[in-house]
Amino acid sequence: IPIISDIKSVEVSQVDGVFLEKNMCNNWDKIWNFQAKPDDLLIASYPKAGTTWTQEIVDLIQNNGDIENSRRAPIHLRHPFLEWVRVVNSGIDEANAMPSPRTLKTHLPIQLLPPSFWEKKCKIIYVARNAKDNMVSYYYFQTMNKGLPDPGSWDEYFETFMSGKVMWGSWFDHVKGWWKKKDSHPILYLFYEEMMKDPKREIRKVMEFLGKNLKEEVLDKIVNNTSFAVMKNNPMTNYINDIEMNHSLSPFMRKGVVGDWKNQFTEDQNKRFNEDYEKHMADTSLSFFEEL
Ligand SMILES: Nc1ncnc2c1ncn2[C@@H]1O[C@H](COP(=O)(O)O)[C@@H](OP(=O)(O)O)[C@H]1O
Ligand SMILES: CCc1ccc(OS(=O)(=O)O)cc1
Repeated sequence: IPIISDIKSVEVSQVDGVFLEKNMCNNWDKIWNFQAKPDDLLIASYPKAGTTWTQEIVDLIQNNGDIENSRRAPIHLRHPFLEWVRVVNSGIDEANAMPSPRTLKTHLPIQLLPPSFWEKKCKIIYVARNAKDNMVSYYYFQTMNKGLPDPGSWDEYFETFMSGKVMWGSWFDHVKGWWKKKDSHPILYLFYEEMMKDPKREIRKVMEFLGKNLKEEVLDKIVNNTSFAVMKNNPMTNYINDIEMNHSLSPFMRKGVVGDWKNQFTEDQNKRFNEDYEKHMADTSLSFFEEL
């Protein structure tokens, strides 16, 4: 007999053809009319691309590497999740109640971002991850997160993801849309794979984008404290106390590697995926590493 807390009751609807949780769609006017401020920093991503990792890096840079300060609260309370609607409040309410300078998080695709972020010329950090690993990570996240639809079997999910009928829409449209926008707006576009390859180089990029100048030893401290092993054991970054997540089904901090898709994709799926990928990515200069 399933325990009541594991039963999912997620309702999905759409805004401009993008699948979002129904409460977000019902709340859409409030989200769309959100008033950003010029000193807001926005961290944007497709779900499971390395958002939390980027958030922790940003927070530590903002706090000059002060570990204790960055452990002041769980990551989702430090950075309001703009479009997320909970029973009693929403990301918009949390953002509106927060003193400036604010750091906010979103998974919205470019065309659904509230226009005030463009009007106020807010700095934005976008993080992207190769589609295959992103898909696998999203699949396991949907199994463990009560706030997201049941993914079904892996084979079913493969088709759902490829058709873009997942929350926050198509991976292809998301990464391409944000990539294009960076030519006309202050967007730092990061890649999960580059962060894995050379974390210090990528953390320095973030530091420079934020207009900070930290000593080498502080950068080293940030590299160390944002490693997968440290964040997995940090209750302020591993979502361990989040009532929506069942970590016994799949931990939030799951594997943290590049190339895990090889353990999940069948040969046939890989072939199908590669064919579709070529078509979807033919109109962009954006490219990814899917192994290191
Ligand atoms: N410090 C870190 N280093 C590497 N990967 C990390 C990380 N922190 C989180 N991750 C990985 O990032 C993914 C979650 O992304 P998001 O924060 O956008 O939800 C998970 O991937 P896996 O499921 O592949 O392990 C998680 O393990
Ligand atoms: C259920 C709320 C939630 C939390 C985190 C999500 O994605 S990510 O970890 O930030 O990529 C999505 C939904």
